[in-house]
Amino acid sequence: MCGIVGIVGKSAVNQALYDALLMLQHRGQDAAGIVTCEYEKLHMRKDTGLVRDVFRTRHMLRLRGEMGIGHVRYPTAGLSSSAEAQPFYVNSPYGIVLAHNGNLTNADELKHDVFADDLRHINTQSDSEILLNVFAHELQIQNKLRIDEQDIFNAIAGVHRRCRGGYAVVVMIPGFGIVGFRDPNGIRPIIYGRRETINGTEYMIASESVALDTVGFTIIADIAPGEAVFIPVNTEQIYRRQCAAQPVLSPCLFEFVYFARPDSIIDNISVHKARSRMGKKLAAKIKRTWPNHDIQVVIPIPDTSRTAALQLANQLNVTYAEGFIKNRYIGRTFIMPGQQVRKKSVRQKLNAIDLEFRKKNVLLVDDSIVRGTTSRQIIQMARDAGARKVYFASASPPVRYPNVYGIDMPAASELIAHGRSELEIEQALGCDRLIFQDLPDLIQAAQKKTKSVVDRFDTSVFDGVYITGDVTEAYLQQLEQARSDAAKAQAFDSDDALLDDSGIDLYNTV
Ligand SMILES: O=P(O)(O)OC[C@H]1O[C@H](OP(=O)(O)OP(=O)(O)O)[C@H](O)[C@@H]1O
Ligand SMILES: NC(=O)CC[C@H](N)C(=O)O
Ligand SMILES: [Mg+2]
Repeated sequence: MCGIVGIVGKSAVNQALYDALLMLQHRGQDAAGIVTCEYEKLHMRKDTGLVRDVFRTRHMLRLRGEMGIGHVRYPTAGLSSSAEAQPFYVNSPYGIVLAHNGNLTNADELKHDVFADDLRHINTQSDSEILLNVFAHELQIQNKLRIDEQDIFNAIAGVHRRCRGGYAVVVMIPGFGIVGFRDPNGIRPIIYGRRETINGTEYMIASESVALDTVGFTIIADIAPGEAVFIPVNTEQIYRRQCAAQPVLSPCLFEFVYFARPDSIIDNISVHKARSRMGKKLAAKIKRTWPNHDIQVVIPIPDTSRTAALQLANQLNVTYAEGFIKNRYIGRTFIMPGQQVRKKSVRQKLNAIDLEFRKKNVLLVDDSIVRGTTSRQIIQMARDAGARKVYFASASPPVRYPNVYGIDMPAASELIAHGRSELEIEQALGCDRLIFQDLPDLIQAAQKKTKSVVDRFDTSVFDGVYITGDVTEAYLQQLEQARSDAAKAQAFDSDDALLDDSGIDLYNTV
């Protein structure tokens, strides 16, 4: 998962972009980048690392201009090198910069076509560079010296015809404006808003509403699946157009389970409320299937499960206690690269307060069990802290299938639930009882109580149904071979991993 942002402002946008990226940091911890546009000139700073480490004062001073885009990265393709940090730039036509959240499932075919048919060169293994070049080609064939919004929308319609997978995108064209667009299934989130300043109206497009709120923008709307929103420089008017033939909103359910911040609103659904409802549904399942339970205390596994765990405890009428203290200086472990670092980080991140566990039957609650890295260690920690019985509940169903739309879960064999029954997972984790949310309950929890705006979600990690309809067994096998932890470790030792700023790109501020 990545975070993207674009601002068309009326004064310098560097600080607002930085602030927005900080608010989107939970979506990607590997790399960060900003490109600003000062009249016709572009300024870029990108590197591996967290937002606070990538941008020093000297970089910020050089990121001049009243329009810009930014990105925080959690790779799903290619390497973690700074050459594949985003935004990406292509010189022709007009000079275009792009930031992408998602993953293209036909990247290999596209890469071939982009070279053989469009006569364009791709210099990295990133699918986002391919996406940029597809867009650039589709804009080029409009064959205009001076483009207008219809040319941009036509180019995006071309992108929808050619690209498969998940993509929420911001694109900046110097001297012209910023356009945001979303794939025809609306898998990844993207929203836009405005703020009034003494110099006029400014617009922001971002992955999550939390970036708008905290930087002082008010929400206008989510970008609809297949839709594009174009914000020109130097005018107050913005343009929208549906660019896909058959758009069907199918947002990723895992955003609501884990990825998004709880204070975001995605497709008109409050993530916080969705997680609360997950807790209620899970409590109802426990009451239904285990009426004589002997749970004495409900303990969340910080951070993401807290909202669901609190509701679950309320509904069961059982004490809720914070039994694990989180080290605030360690990031999200699930999106860290490599199993070794993830394993070590769980122990660094969470420590038990023994007295909340001693001689008690505890129910540990997490939002999800993916590789089992967290749950395995936490269950052992609860036992070491003196718990009598350790039960475990997951606010989502078992994650059994790889994700191909922007979450780096490429290898079925690395998922603890893959090919295992719930009882076998319980045994593998070593808890006394394991309860999973049922998928229909999770879907209902994510939908609003009344008539929902979302009729269907991408639920592929739970049921193996890939909504783009193009994901074959062969593709999944190829993905596993290319991106399993073992494959990544090997790639890390290769020459490519040493790539630094060697991509064909703008001058990067050092
Ligand atoms: O089964 P696993 O592979 O361990 O993955 C699942 C865990 O990873 C995530 O936590 P993370 O530490 O990334 O972030 P959080 O602090 O937002 O919960 C998620 O909330 C689960 O706790
Ligand atoms: N998680 C994402 O959205 C990744 C975006 C893009 N596929 C990359 O690897 O950089
Ligand atoms: Mg967690």
